Amino acid sequence: MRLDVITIFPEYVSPLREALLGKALDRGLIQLGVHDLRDYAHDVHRSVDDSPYGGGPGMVMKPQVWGEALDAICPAEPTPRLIVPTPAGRPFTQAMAHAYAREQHLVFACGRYEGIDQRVVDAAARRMPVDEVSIGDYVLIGGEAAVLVMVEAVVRLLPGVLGNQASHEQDSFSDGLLEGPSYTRPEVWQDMPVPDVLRSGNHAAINRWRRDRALERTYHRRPELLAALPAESLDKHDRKL
Ligand SMILES: Nc1ncccc1[N+](=O)[O-]
Repeated sequence: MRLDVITIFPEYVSPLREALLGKALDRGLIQLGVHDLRDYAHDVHRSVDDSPYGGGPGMVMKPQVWGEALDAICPAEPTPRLIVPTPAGRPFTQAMAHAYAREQHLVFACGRYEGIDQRVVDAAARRMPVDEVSIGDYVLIGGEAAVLVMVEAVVRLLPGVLGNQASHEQDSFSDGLLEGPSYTRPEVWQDMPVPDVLRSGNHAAINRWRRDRALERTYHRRPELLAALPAESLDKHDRKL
C-alpha cells in the first residue's frame, strides 16, 4: 500500500516512520510520501490560505495550491482514494479502517480546521473517490493528528504488520463489543489476584468469562453498540447478563 500525506507541517507526521509503522516501511509493506503543501505555493510568501468569503473567523486554504499539489501527487491511473480529515466528516470507524486497508493508494490532505476551499474537494471528486472523515466530535487545529490516528488504524490491519496476525481479530469492535480486561503475571499484585478462571485452563469457561466481561463493559460504556448488534449475535446466556 502507498500512503501520501500532504501537510504544511511535515514534521508533525514524522512519527509515521517510527516503531511498527517504521518496520512496515523498512520491510516494504507500505510506501510513505510526506509532502509540504507550501512547495506548491509560488507567491513570495508561499501563502496557503486566505480570508473566507462571506467573512467569519479564521482562514481558508487556497484552492490553487491544493489543486496543484493533488495534481502532482494523485496519479490518473490507478486513482488513489483521497481522505480529508475534518470535524465535518463522516465518523471514522474500524469498518472504514478495514475498507481502507484494502486500498492500493491512500492520499491524506491535512487542512486547517477552518477548512479547505470546498472546490478542492469538488474538483478532486471528479477524478477520484474523496472521503471527508472525522475521528471525533472535538476540534483540532488541523488534520495532522487525525492522519496519525487513521494511518495507524489502517496499517496495523495489513498482513505482516502485526507480529501475531490473530491479534487484530480479537480487537475491540471486531465482534461489535468492547474488549474486556486483560491480565498478565504476577498472579497477585497489590493484593489483587488474577481472576481464577483465567488460570483454569478451561478454554470454554475462559471464552465465556471474557465474553461476559466484554458485554458488561459495552453495556456500561457504549450501550448504543449493544443496541446496534444483530439480534442473532447475542445468545440466551448473553441476554441474561
Ligand atoms: N476533529 C478534527 N478537527 C480538526 C481537523 C480534523 C478533525 N478530524 O476529526 O478529522
